[in-house]
Amino acid sequence: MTTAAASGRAEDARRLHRAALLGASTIHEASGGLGALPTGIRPITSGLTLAGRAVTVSGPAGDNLWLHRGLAMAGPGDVLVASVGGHHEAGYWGELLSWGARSRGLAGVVVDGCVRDSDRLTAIGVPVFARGLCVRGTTKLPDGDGAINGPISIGGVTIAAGDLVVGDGDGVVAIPADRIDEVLRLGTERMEREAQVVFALQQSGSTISLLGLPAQSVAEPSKSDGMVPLHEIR
Ligand SMILES: O=C([O-])CC(=O)C(=O)O
Ligand SMILES: [Mg+2]
Repeated sequence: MTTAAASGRAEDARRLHRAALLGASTIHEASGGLGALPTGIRPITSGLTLAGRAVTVSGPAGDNLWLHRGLAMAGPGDVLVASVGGHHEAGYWGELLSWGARSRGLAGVVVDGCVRDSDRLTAIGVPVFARGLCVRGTTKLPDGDGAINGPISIGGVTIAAGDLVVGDGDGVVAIPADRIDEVLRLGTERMEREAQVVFALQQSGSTISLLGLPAQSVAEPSKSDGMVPLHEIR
């Protein structure tokens, strides 16, 4: 028997699957320019992409206990998104946490700081996005200030629990929960339009006419080779 909760979970899994297919850049464009995290946050686990619901974590600079606590609360389809007090120079996530994330079925991890144990993270298979790599460890102070599922801000983007988080080779984007369905619809339309343009480009090769871009005002070929010099193209 299918319960309402089970069908809700299935619907959300379909949403996340669609978001992963669209990718970070298309979702960002379709949203009208929302949620692009700083370009310094890059894929650490090369080739692994993520789409999931944010479980937000904030913790003090140089300490990762709140990430361990966040992992203990997260489950299948969740993405841990961590703000670490603006201090990037420490390995806030590593092999042990990634094994824990894999056991719990997490969709991935985004850290506004560095991570470590990089040689093993890709093999473990949980997508990790971070500022870079750092061998330095973190403290795990029991009384450090932090929270799970409170709003956090990364590079001026506010992320709340349940927001859609998508990461791929282009970077990471976060979309507010109440905009997800609209953005996925617009993203799908955009992807379909682009597929038509790609097909047409394979025939003609002109991005100017196919994308409706302004052409050069005077279509006068150069004397030398019949090609218009690049600097004359507006
Ligand atoms: O020290 C930590 O908690 C981070 C780490 O290296 C690991 O998870 O392996
Ligand atoms: Mg480690």
